[in-house]
Amino acid sequence: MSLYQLSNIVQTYGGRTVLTIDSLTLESGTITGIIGPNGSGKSTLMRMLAFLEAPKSGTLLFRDAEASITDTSLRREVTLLTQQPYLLKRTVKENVEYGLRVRGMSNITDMAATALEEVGLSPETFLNRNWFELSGGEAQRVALAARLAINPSVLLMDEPTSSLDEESTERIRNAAIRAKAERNTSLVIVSHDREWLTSVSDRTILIRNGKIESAHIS
Ligand SMILES: Nc1ncnc2c1ncn2[C@@H]1O[C@H](COP(=O)(O)OP(=O)(O)OP(=O)(O)O)[C@@H](O)[C@H]1O
Repeated sequence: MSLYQLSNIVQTYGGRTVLTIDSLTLESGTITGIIGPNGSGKSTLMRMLAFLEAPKSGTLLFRDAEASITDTSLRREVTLLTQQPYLLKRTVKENVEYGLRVRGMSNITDMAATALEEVGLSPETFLNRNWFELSGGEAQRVALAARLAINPSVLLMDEPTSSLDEESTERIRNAAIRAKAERNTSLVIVSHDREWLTSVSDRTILIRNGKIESAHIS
């Protein structure tokens, strides 16, 4: 069973067509990279894969079933990390535990610590830090840890490394590969850093002018 199947997808904003995808299949347990120029439709595709917006026309199947943006159960399975992550104005611990708490999980302290370790942040050092005591790269990694902690089936990351230094970029690469291997998470990652994206992805898709230009195995 495929994870996503898109057929004849068209997205328009104000009557202008910004994305046209005749056919695209994404498989479970893989990392898909998406690259393309500014304004080519990458974030639009990511919002659709996150079920945050519906296509104007076409079919979007998630695990062989037609997906609807009103189906809240999908929100539990699919999570989107954006370029400017939103953190609660609280401690790192509260941020990473939040999603676990609302899902009524037990053992949340251990799960939060594990997720922080996965993004290369020491729980001893970071758990009790406040949101304003984090660098941009640390904040991005805390936001990623908060998403990993809830063990999503699908993790979508839109430009997760832009404005991050080499170390944070490498940590995010490692966390993505580890999520695939150890959590069986499927990932879709948008990045302008072709070399980094190729190094993390099983397959890279090039989008240009709202169309898939090529899709190949990295
Ligand atoms: N909410 C919106 N309303 C109107 N137009 C939009 C909206 N969101 C995106 N667009 C337009 O759709 C097109 C695709 O935008 P999108 O953000 O998907 O591109 P992108 O490939 O992610 O670009 P970037 O690399 O700059 O982030 C652009 O022309 C953009 O101006």
